[in-house]
Amino acid sequence: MKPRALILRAPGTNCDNDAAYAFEKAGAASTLVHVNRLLENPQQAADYQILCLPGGFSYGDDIAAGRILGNLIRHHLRDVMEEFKAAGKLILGICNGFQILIKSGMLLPDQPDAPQATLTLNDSGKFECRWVNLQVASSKCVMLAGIESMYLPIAHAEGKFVATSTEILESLDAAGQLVLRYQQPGASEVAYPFNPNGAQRNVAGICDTTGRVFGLMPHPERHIDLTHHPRWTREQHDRPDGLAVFENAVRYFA
Ligand SMILES: NC(=O)CC[C@H](N)C(=O)O
Repeated sequence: MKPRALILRAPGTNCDNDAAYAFEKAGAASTLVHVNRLLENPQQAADYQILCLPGGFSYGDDIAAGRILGNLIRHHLRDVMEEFKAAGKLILGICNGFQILIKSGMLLPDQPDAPQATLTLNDSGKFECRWVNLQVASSKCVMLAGIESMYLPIAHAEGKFVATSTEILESLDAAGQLVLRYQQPGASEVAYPFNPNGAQRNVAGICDTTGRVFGLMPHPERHIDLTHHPRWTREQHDRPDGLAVFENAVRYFA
């Protein structure tokens, strides 16, 4: 049976159909669910194996990107989300979804007095929109299994990963949770614009301690066909890089 993916939408989400299509292409059955419907009946989450928080501008990025939906989840859907995780299922947050996962505390549980990390305004002070090179830095995340590098587009204004303290950054790194990093081809340091936002340790995506909850700033759902590659007519590529992320999620339930 196909794994079922719940694609959660909210006012301002704009990558929900793309994420649903990517999961379908990878072999899952996708359903778009508005957050208000989930609030009415949180137990419907039990019918799914994959939860995806897609990209966009939920609640207009008011206060900060992902803050309002993050708080909504933190205060009204936390139990259902924790049950989802505890049942061995997968959660994927893409771009705004990553911001929501971080701000809800679902990806990194809060320290007693502060969150462990945040995603904040790009160092450039502007919306960054380009393709980036990415490197998988550890084998911790099930959705990155077998992937070494990827070429994916980014499109965000608040993608700078910052840990609350150096100790937290060190321990997340040591645990292999800083799993996806921006890369600059042929260089050991990753300067702007290759690191598009100034993220600490060039972090583009992280996973939780189980490796089953994954958030990333780049958009894998925007590179699921060879013709999505900006140079597809001039270069030879065998696979659309982003599709592997969704295929890994589907294969996890095979
Ligand atoms: N593409 C996105 O999901 C954008 C996320 C968020 N609105 C930002 O600009 O940072």
